[in-house]
Amino acid sequence: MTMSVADYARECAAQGLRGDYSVCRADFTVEQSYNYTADEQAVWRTLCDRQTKLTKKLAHRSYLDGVATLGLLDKIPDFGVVSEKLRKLTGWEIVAVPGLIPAPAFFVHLANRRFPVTNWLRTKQELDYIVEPDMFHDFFGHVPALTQPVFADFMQMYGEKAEHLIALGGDEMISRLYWYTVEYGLIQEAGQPLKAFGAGLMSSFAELQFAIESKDAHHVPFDLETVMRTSYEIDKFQRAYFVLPSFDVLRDAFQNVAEMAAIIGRHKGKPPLDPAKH
Ligand SMILES: C[C@H](O)[C@H](O)[C@H]1CNc2nc(N)[nH]c(=O)c2N1
Ligand SMILES: N[C@@H](Cc1ccccc1)C(=O)O
Ligand SMILES: [Fe+2]
Repeated sequence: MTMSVADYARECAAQGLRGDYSVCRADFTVEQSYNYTADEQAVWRTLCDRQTKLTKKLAHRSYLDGVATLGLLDKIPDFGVVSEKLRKLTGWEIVAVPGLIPAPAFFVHLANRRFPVTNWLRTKQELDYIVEPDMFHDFFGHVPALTQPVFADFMQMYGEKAEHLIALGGDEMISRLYWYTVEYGLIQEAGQPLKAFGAGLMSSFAELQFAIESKDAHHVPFDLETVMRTSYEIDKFQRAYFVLPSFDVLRDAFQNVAEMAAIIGRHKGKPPLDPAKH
C-alpha cells in the first residue's frame, strides 16, 4: 500500500472530504456502527423511493436484476446482514469505510471480494447529487450488481488486474477506466434503448436523467485506449459518457491485459485528453 492512513486523513481533511479517517484500520476499513437517527432513516427512504422510480426506466438489466435479487431497500442496510446474504450468492461481502479511500487500497479490497461502502449518508439538502461517495451511492449504486455472478467475478478480476497494472505505473489510467465504466458508463445493446450502467448514475437523481435524456449530454462510443487517456472530475456532471455496446466488451478488455499494459506504456505520465473535446 502506497499511503498511510494518517497521511491520507490529512489530505482528505485538506480537500474538505467528510469522512473521519482517525479511526481507520490500515486497510482503511472501520466499524459500520449502526446508530442512525430517524432523520437519516427518512432520508434513506426518500432516496430509495425517488431513485427506484428512475432506475426502473433508465438502468441496464444487470442492475435491475441485482435489485430484484438483493430485495427490499426500506431502511439503512446493516452491512453484516447484507454481507451474509452476498456471501451465499456470490462470495462477496461489504466492509465499512469513512469515504473515498486511495485507489490501490480500494482495488485490494475488490481483489478479495470485499466492497467498501461509506458509513455515512448524504443530508436532505443533497438528495439529487453529492460530490463525494456516501453510503447511498456505494450501496444503492454498486451493491445490487454484486449479487449477479458474472458481474461479481468481473469486479474481483478488476481488482486483481488493477494491482498488476498499478505496479506498471497505470494508477491513473486504470482509475479512469473504472470511472468511465463502473461509475459512469452507459450501455446501448443492438436494437435497444440507451441505458445507464455506472453506479455514479444509479445514485444521482439529477445526473441519471441528464446522462440518458438530456440533449446536452455528450455520448462517445467506448474505446479502451481513449477511455484510459481521458481525465475526469468527481464533483461535476461528466463532460463525456462512454457508451458500451455490451457488458462483454468491457469484460473482454480484461482478457487481454497485455493490451492494457501496452497502453500504459505508451501514455503514462503524458497529459490526459479532455472529455469535452471527444
Ligand atoms: C478507482 C478509482 O480511483 C476510484 O475513484 C476509487 C477510489 N477510492 C474509492 N473509495 C471509495 N470508498 N469508494 C470508491 O468508489 C472509490 N473508488
Ligand atoms: N455524484 C454521485 C456520488 C459520487 C461521487 C463521486 C464518485 C462517485 C459517485 C451521487 O450523487 O450519487
Ligand atoms: Fe462508486
